[in-house]
Amino acid sequence: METRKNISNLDDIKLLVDNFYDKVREDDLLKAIFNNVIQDRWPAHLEKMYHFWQTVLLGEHTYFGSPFVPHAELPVEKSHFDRWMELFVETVDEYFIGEKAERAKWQADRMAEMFLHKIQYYKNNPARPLL
Ligand code: HEM
Repeated sequence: METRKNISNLDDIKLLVDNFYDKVREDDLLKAIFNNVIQDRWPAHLEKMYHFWQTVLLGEHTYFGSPFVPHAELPVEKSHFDRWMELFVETVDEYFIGEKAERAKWQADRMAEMFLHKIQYYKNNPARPLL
């Protein structure tokens, strides 16, 4: 029997975000990059990510921020974004099905591509102002 469900409320968002970042925090490629920046502020980061996905997927506007800014100078390249996406897709598909589950993966993929593109652009054009 299919036990996966639609993403339809804030508890679903929390389940997705908590399980995704549990994987990130155990991943050999990604964990150091996150922990170096976040250190002991994981609860605040998770809270922010609930708001981000609540805004994107449920249309409840609780996230106000500039998503790219904290990524601009991270030591990351394509392999890191590929791994991030792999864990995200794995987590979504483990718990959820349906239109919003598909939209979560699509939106994450678009942002991963955009972030990587900007990071590479600024690396190659260091004279340009950031953001
Ligand atoms: C290799 C991939 C990635 C790494 C290493 C990474 C790492 C980080 C770090 C270190 C922060 C800052 C946390 C803090 O200081 O509180 C952050 C924030 C954030 N990340 Fe990522 N991230 C990655 C990919 C993505 C992708 C693909 C998305 C798209 C959904 C995303 C969405 C966000 C958002 C919305 C924030 C909060 C921004 C704010 O402060 O308002 N990240 N990420």
